[in-house]
Amino acid sequence: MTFDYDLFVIGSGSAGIAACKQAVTYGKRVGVVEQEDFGGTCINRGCIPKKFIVYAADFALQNQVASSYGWDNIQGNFDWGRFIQSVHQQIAKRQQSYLQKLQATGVEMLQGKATFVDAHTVEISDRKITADKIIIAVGGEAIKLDIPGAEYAITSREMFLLEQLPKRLAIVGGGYIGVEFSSMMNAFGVEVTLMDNDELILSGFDGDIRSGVQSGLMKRGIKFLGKTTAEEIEKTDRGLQLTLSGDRKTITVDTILFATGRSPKTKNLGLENAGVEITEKGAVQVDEYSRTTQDNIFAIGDCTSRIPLTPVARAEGKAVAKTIFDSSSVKLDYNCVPSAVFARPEAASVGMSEAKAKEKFASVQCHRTEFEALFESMTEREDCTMMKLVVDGSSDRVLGAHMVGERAADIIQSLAVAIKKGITKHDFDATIGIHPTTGEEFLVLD
Ligand SMILES: Cc1cc2nc3c(=O)[nH]c(=O)nc-3n(C[C@H](O)[C@H](O)[C@H](O)COP(=O)(O)OP(=O)(O)OC[C@H]3O[C@@H](n4cnc5c(N)ncnc54)[C@H](O)[C@@H]3O)c2cc1C
Ligand SMILES: NC(=O)c1ccc[n+]([C@@H]2O[C@H](COP(=O)([O-])OP(=O)(O)OC[C@H]3O[C@@H](n4cnc5c(N)ncnc54)[C@H](O)[C@@H]3O)[C@@H](O)[C@H]2O)c1
Repeated sequence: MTFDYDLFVIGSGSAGIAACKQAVTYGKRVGVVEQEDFGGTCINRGCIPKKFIVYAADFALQNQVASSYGWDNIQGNFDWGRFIQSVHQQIAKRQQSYLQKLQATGVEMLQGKATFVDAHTVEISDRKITADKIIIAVGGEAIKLDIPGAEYAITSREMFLLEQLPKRLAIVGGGYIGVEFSSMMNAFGVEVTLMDNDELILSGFDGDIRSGVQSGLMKRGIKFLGKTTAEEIEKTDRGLQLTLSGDRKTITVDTILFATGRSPKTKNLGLENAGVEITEKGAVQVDEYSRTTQDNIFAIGDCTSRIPLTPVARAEGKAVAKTIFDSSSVKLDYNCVPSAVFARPEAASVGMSEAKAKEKFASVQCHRTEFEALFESMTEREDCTMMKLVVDGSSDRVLGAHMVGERAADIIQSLAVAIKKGITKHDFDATIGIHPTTGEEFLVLD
C-alpha cells in the first residue's frame, strides 16, 4: 500500500517538531498538522513569553534595591500594555523564522484540526491524508476546576492576553505556573493570594526547595494559603468573590488564575478509530519507545504525561523518529532530568530529593548551606540562598542537587551533566571554583 506520507505528525509543539526535523534527515516524506499556532505551547503561550515576563519583573525587583547600589530616582513606571504587545511581536517574529526553517527542511505543514479515521488515515477539515507511521504530539491544556463560577477564572493561556494588570490576583495551585505567575505579578505591584491543596507549594520538589521558595515569596508580600482550594466564584460589583475551602471565608479579587495542573489533549481525536488506548487520566498509553497500543502509531510530549517539560518533549521527538526510521530502537533515559521554577527566588533541581533518596538508599548524606548572596548583602532585602547535595553514603555518589537563589537554573543545568555521569561528593570537593560566584558554594559544602 502506498501512503501520502512516510510519517505524519499531529501537533507542531516542541515534541512534534523535533520528530519532524529528525525524520527528514532520513530522506522521508514528512507532514505535520497544527490546529492553532505553529510551535505549540512553549513558544506561543509557555516558556518563552513567560521568560520575557520574568525579565520584565526583574527590573522592578532590581529597582527596589537600586538605591543600595548608589542609584537615585529610578523610574518606577511600568507599561504592561506596551510590554505585552512587544512580547507578542517578538513571538510572531520567532514563529515566522521557525516556520521558514522547518519549511526549508522539506516538512509539509498543514493547518487544521486532525482526527483519526483509522490507524493510517487522518482527517483534517474535509481532507483525508494517509501515512505509514503517525505520531501523536497534541500536548496538554490547563485543567479548569469544576466549581460554580469557574467561567470567571482564567488559565495561564489568558495571562499572556491580559490587557491590563489586575490590582488583586488569586492563584489556585502552587505548582510551577502558580508560583511563577505569583512571583512575576507581585513584582509588578499586583496584590497576590496564592493557595494550594497542600501545606507547601511546589509538590514533588525537595522539601528545602519548597520551604525556601515559599518563605521567599511570602517575604515579598505574597499571601499563601496552604491546604486551601477554591469552592465557588461569584461576580460582584466589587470584583470576583472567591469562596475558600475550610471555613468558607471569601476574598475579593479582580482576576482568578487556575493553575492546578494540565491534562493531555486527547479528547475528540478519534483515538478509538485507530485502536490507540489512553490511561485513566487521558494520557496516550505508550511503552518505553513511545509506541502506542497500535503498532504504527507513536505518542510523545505532554500528551503522554511523562515529564511535561520542553526539553523532554524535544528529546522524545528525536528519539521516536530514530526508533521509527533508524535500525535501532532508542529508549530515552528519564533519570536526572533537571528542572527550574523561574520565580524570585529562583529554584532548580536535578536528581533525587532528600526524601526520595532516603526511600531508596540505606545511607543518605545531605550537604547543605544557606547564606545571603553577595548581591543581597548590600541591600536591606533578606533573600536567602540554599544549596543542597544529596549523596549516597556508601558510594559517595551524588544523587541530587537542589538550589534556591540567584541563577539556580543555570547552575543546576551544568551540575546535571556531572550528576548524570555519576560524579561523587569527593569530585565536587576536588574541583576549584570561580570566584566570586554563587555556584562556587556547591564545591565547598561541608
Ligand atoms: C505557562 C507555561 C509555562 C511553561 N514553562 C516552561 C518552562 O519554563 N520550561 C519547560 O521546560 N517547560 C515549560 N512549560 C511546559 C512546556 O511548554 C511543555 O512541556 C511543552 O510545550 C510540551 O510540548 P508538546 O509538543 O508536547 O505540546 P505542545 O507544545 O502543547 O504542542 C501540541 C500542539 O498540538 C496541537 N494540537 C492539539 N490537538 C491537535 C489536533 N487534533 N490537530 C492538530 N493539532 C493539534 C496544539 O495546538 C499544539 O500546538 C510551560 C508550560 C506552560 C503552560
Ligand atoms: N519552569 C518550568 O519548567 C515550567 C513552568 C510552567 C509549567 N511547567 C509545566 O507545566 C505543568 C503544569 O503546571 P501547573 O503549575 O499547572 O501544574 P503543577 O502540577 O506543577 O502544579 C499544580 C499544583 O496545584 C495544586 N492543586 C491541584 N489541585 C488543586 C486544587 N483543586 N486546589 C488547590 N490546589 C490544587 C497541586 O498541589 C500542585 O501544587 C508542570 O507540571 C510543568 O511540567 C513547567
